[in-house]
Amino acid sequence: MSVIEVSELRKSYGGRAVVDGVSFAVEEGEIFGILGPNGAGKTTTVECVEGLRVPDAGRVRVTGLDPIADHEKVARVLGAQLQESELQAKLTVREALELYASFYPSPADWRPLAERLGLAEKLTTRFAKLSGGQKQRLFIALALVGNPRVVVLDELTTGLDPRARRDTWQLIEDVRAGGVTVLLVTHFMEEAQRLCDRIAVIDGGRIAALDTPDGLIRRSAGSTVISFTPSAPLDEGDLNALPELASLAHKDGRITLSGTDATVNAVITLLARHHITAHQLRVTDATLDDAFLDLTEAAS
Ligand SMILES: Nc1ncnc2c1ncn2[C@@H]1O[C@H](COP(=O)(O)OP(=O)(O)OP(=O)(O)O)[C@@H](O)[C@H]1O
Repeated sequence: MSVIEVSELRKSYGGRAVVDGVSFAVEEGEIFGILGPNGAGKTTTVECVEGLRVPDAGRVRVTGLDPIADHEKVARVLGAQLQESELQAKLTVREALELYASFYPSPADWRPLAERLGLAEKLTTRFAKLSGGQKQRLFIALALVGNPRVVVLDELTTGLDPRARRDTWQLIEDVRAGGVTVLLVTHFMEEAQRLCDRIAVIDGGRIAALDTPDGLIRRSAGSTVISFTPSAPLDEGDLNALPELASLAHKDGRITLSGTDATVNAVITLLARHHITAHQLRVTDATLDDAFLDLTEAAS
């Protein structure tokens, strides 16, 4: 049995479908990412998983339970990152951690969690006095303090500085190593590529692609990106005729194209044939960023 099952999920607002037949399944111990442009329906989807929104149609199960009908049971196995408005301004960090730990049957020890999230010095600080990054780290701690089987993280590291972001990634990897299943909504490609086992790319309320990060990169138009500044203009027709060319762009005299190894070899041959030098030639693997743009453009 999958830990999270979403099947043909639909949700409309004012007659407009914002989630339009989304299906996916998350397996035990997996970090599953949901990636998509603003307004794609990501938060609506995960809020249906958390039981915070009632689907119009479709089926959602968390450890076999219905998040609406079995809300209390689901709340005991699922940890979710809160939205800012959901915590009292006067609550201190320690009070919040103790309160949330008390909701769960076998909570984690919140002290090491607070330590790892850099909150140990802030235990007596009231929520309203925390910085944006400290609030964010507290929300991560609160999502994990119940020792949940499943954790839903929406915008995990938004607002965190680079060091806190890396520390948080390590924490999430450790949490997963303990067998916890993670559903992660993110806008950061680096985060998705580093953390996620599989990613669903959502666009316009539908799944545009679902695969491993490497699989998404491979299936997007080009797996290799070549960029260079030619010493003399190249014929546009020659460039467009390159084998397995996926994309071609010019900017400030620099040419960037994507394709495969065959494309790279053909570019080098083309340059040699015309005695053109390629300044600052770079050949790199395509990133999830490139794949995301391809996949979401293709779907819109
Ligand atoms: N309660 C609501 N009433 C009306 N429209 C809503 C409501 N909640 C969300 N929407 C709309 O549904 C669409 C999808 O919203 P959702 O928050 O799920 O997107 P998202 O993919 O999480 O976006 P973002 O990346 O910007 O957070 C948006 O156009 C949003 O304006």
